[in-house]
Amino acid sequence: MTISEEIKIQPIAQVINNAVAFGKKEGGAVAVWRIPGEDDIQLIVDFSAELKPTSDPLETKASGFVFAPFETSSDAYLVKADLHINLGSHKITTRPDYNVSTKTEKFLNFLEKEKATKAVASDIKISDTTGDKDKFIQLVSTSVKAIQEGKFQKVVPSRKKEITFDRPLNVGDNFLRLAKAYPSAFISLVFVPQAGVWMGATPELLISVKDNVFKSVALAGTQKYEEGTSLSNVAWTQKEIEEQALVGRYIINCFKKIRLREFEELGPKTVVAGNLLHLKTEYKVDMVATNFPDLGEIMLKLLHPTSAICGMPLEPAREFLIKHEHYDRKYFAGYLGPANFDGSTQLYVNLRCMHIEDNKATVFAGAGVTEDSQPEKEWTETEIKMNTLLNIIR
Ligand SMILES: C=C(O[C@@H]1C=C(C(=O)O)C=C[C@H]1O)C(=O)O
Repeated sequence: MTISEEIKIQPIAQVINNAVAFGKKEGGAVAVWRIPGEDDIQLIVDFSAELKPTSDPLETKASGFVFAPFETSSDAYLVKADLHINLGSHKITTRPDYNVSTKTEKFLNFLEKEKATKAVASDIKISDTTGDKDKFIQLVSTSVKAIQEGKFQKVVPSRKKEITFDRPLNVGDNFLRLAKAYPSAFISLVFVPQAGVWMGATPELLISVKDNVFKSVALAGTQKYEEGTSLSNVAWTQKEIEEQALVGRYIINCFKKIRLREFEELGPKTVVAGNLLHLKTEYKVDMVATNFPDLGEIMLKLLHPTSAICGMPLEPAREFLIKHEHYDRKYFAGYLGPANFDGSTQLYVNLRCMHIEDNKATVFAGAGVTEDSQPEKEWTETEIKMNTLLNIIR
């Protein structure tokens, strides 16, 4: 089945807007994404009347898009690829065991006919965060104190910020703006009825499984990136080096738990993530040679939430955040991405993201705190992380 001419001439932003509008109106779930370094944008729709939380192991999951929250006890969803549109090649495919329903037809008609708003916001208001700043600085100080008392080595407190627009945010247009601005990020837009609309541009891979090769990365340490800076001249402080090394150690500890000794380690090296620089180490495992056919699922369970977004050791850091952070992260710092899709699974940590509710959006950011953290600097770090989205959306 190939896409009809009518849809072909629709601007991509319009197709994305209409798909989300359809999901909201008819009760379907939608996921749109762009893999780092690729040009094509993928869009899938799950026509289930009621999307149920998923707990199936990764390997047995139907082809689709995973959307999981930070809290492992909260509901994760799989948006099944009942219908898939490659917005680059305009090719439509349906799930092999899927009976093309009247809903599919209705959806395709909707894409052609409905006209969602094309305008973008001209007036964006950022809520006053003066009080938030004091609270976050206090939270970082409490974190440093807990580290000094030996409760844990690292913790990643976070905060949120609300912004309002003078009209409902044009998600399709803004998705494309993000994809263009950040070619090396994983760009996503998800609508799940139980979770709402989320959009983001994350630099952090959690796990990938492709051609029997498992990959994960340790990404941490943050500084502002000035366009044109040569990466070989970038210097990192002891605090940032240690902070990122802890994330690497956390991953290696997970390998140790399952007695996996054969892995490749590449890095750390400095990488650009939009307006920021991070330190990154890559880990690679041959799943055939090591005889770990289910490594994706095993590592996903062990890794999430990693010490890049929660802390180390995990449990005391998690308890600390539950007690002191005072808000629900929901899907921020959860994970998301295509699973068993086109021969691979690629799940990313949901960072540099926002929850969109018509004229309002909530952006989130955290900062890795160690014994050497300076609260004011960590505050600034969360501000520039939020700017990854705020600099682009309109
Ligand atoms: C927590 C975030 O980012 C994570 C924390 C980092 C840090 O503390 O330096 C860097 C990259 C991410 O692993 C975020 O973007 O909100």
